[in-house]
Amino acid sequence: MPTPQQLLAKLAQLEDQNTGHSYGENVWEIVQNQDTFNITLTLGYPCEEQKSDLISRIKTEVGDDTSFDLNLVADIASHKTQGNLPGLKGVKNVIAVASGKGGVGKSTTTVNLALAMVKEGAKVGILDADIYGPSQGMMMGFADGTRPQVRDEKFFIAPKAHGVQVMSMAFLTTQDTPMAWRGPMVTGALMQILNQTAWEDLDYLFIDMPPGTGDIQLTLAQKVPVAGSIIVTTPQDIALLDARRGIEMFNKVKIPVLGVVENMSTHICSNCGHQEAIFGDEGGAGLAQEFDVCVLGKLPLSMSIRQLSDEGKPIVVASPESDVTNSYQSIARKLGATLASQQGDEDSGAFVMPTISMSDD
Ligand SMILES: Nc1ncnc2c1ncn2[C@@H]1O[C@H](COP(=O)(O)OP(=O)(O)OP(=O)(O)O)[C@@H](O)[C@H]1O
Repeated sequence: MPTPQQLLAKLAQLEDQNTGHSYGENVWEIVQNQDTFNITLTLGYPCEEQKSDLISRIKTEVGDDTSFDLNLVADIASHKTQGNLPGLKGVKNVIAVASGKGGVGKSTTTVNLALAMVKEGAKVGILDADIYGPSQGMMMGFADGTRPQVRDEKFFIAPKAHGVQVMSMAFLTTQDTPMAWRGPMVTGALMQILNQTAWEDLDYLFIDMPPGTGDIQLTLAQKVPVAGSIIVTTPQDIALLDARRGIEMFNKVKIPVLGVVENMSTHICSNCGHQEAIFGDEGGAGLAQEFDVCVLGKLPLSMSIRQLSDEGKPIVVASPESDVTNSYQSIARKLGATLASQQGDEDSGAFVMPTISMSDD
């Protein structure tokens, strides 16, 4: 039977492929029972969908796999915000989803990513800040006229769909409400909704930002306490140009860009399965390389993504076993892992000595 130190040494040599860090940094405790150990690793990001694969990979690589049981715990921390802005009550991490250009699939990506995070075991919310074209209500399948409840005449209770708490400007206005608001009114209204919603115990709150990089977006990026951002783009040159402005905006206000999602990456013909890069090839990868950020993943231009979104049944819940859903799951894990390993966070990356103990039973 190995010693705890031998097991620790083996885990230290093994890399968590989601974060690029050694599993040795994640060992929380080793408890010795009669003739087995019980090892708990805290990963810092949710990964329910990959858990059994991870456990069997780690056990195989460490060897002696009958001598220990492995327990993987997400233990999601709250990460630093830009300029150390005070965090939002009830929310550990705010993630801004932005695109320089409209219509690239930012809202679709936000919805499916949020749902993928729920499947990975996280508690998730969405704020639809896309004030001129709020679409989260429709995409999440809320009935027309859905309104949040109000608590103590002060706080909105976010309506829930598929386990996600959702707040949208669309819940507070009617279709006839004129949206020809000026910038300060928009940011004022959004800050009010953000702060006056009683978010309940969220690991991640995704903010679906208005498209573009103008005053509204910049003000939001300065005022909302954000832990990290994602840029959604298509590989098309024009979208990439605008996405570049998005990255520069986040750099300016010191919000880490956690990665780029390349949407409508290739078209897969629903008749013959032929794949074609109709918006160009590897554009997102070039952008990511230029700014030293990672490509979190790519999604094809797919009829079912659009159809299911329009029906209010996002593909991650409507077609949980599909390749597209697997791509969203992988992006969600990578996003969580990238945030977990951000440099400069007080509560991440710090090595904590594991406890080694004997079981009383
Ligand atoms: N990968 C995809 N494959 C097929 N259709 C997609 C894909 N992603 C998004 N769409 C469709 O493209 C349209 C625009 O998507 P979406 O509303 O998510 O974009 P957006 O960037 O949020 O737009 P806006 O800037 O107007 O807020 C929608 O009809 C959506 O269903």
